[in-house]
Amino acid sequence: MDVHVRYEGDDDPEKCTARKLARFDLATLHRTDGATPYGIVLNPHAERALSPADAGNAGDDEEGGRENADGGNDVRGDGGDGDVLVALDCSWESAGEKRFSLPGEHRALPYLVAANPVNFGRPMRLTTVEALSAALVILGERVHGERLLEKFTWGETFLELNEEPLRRYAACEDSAAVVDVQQEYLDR
Ligand SMILES: C[S@@+](CC[C@H](N)C(=O)[O-])C[C@H]1O[C@@H](n2cnc3c(N)ncnc32)[C@H](O)[C@@H]1O
Repeated sequence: MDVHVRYEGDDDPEKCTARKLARFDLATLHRTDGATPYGIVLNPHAERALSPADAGNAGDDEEGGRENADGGNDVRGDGGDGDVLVALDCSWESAGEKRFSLPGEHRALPYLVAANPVNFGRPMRLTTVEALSAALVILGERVHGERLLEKFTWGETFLELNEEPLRRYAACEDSAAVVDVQQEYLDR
């Protein structure tokens, strides 16, 4: 799966995890929505939770998927649905619902805890690299997810803190099952 980031550039560049991924050729940054390839968009405001069912068939669902006005299926010609994973790197202050305007299959990550130094231990306040890595694990690409986190001193801690929920989400059949598992953590 190709990892892309819609990069806003309004956060501290020194701490920006997306820039670091790009420096190591682990992600491609895009300055505009138009330049960002179509795929699964990690959006904390999305109605649907990411699940293993999104691997390889995002866009095949009842929402009508990616079919465009001409009846074509591959709007941007990027290849197979679900081959592209996109995060939006911006500051949390500017990460309101309207910011997530880019076309794609928008998915929220289920309950996970941050390990980055800024928001350590805080649920759902994930950096871009934590979000991308968690998504890859849920989508069945654990080794790829680990590779992204290797560049960060606290990366391994993120996987340790979330070992059980990630394993359980990755074993779910669909989004509804992921939400059921998430509820167990929210009720604790
Ligand atoms: C708001 S940015 C903050 C980036 C931070 N400046 C950094 O350097 O990593 C984090 C991005 O990760 C993804 N993300 C984080 N938490 C998420 C969640 N719970 N569900 C879906 N995507 C999430 C989104 O794409 C979000 O815009």
